[in-house]
Amino acid sequence: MLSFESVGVRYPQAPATALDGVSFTVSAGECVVLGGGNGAGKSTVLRAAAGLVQLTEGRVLIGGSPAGSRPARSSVGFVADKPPLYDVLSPVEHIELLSALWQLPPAGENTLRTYGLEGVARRPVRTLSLGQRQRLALAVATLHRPELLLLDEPFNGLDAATTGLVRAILRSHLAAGGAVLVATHTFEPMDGTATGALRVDAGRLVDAYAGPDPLGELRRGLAARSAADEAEQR
Ligand SMILES: Nc1ncnc2c1ncn2[C@@H]1O[C@H](COP(=O)(O)OP(=O)(O)OP(=O)(O)O)[C@@H](O)[C@H]1O
Repeated sequence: MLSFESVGVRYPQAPATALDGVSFTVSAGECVVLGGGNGAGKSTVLRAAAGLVQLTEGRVLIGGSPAGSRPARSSVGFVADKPPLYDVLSPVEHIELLSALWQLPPAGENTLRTYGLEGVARRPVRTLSLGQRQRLALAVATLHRPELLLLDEPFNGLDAATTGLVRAILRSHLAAGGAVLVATHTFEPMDGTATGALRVDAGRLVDAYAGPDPLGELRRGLAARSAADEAEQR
């Protein structure tokens, strides 16, 4: 479903490459967690998959189409770490506006129920809590029923109930044959759901874990990296 082939990204005016020679795949039914320190390149991987950054080398394919192309965009739902929502519009207005723009059948009531937004359906987004905004961002990103979900820190600032709701939504997406790629520093909510994990370090993919406990292996990989850093500083 998603394929990175020797992908390189260098942001304009940035001193170093953000991604260098990154290759991996995510197939239908897989949920892959991207881990790595601050600035390692996790968000850039997601932006490249969403077709939002220019590649300096390699290619990214979604279902065989280049990321960013029309067919690729229709297969992808992207929730950025700071989702771009309209402060003055309500959840209902977001859903109506985007459904009309993308010529989708009306899905208002169902969507609001699925994402637990009925109670705030007609309030302007500027009055919503972080967790309510996060749920709306996910609702909007999945309106067109994409096969691949790209989520950047989806559990930031969420309480236990909302974390559980997001996890349940991801699981039903996977059970329906969808795929998920999540960049996060918060692994607990993905325990038991992740089928694989990737460790990114200074723009390179340094480890891929696909065993029975991919997040345990990712945690150990990150801990070993931190220990090596500390030893070097001593
Ligand atoms: N728009 C940009 N312009 C220039 N450099 C950028 C831009 N966005 C990211 N970078 C740089 O690219 C590298 C990778 O950043 P990225 O945001 O992908 O890391 P990350 O792993 O998601 O980090 P974090 O965990 O802190 O969110 C960093 O060195 C960052 O400073």
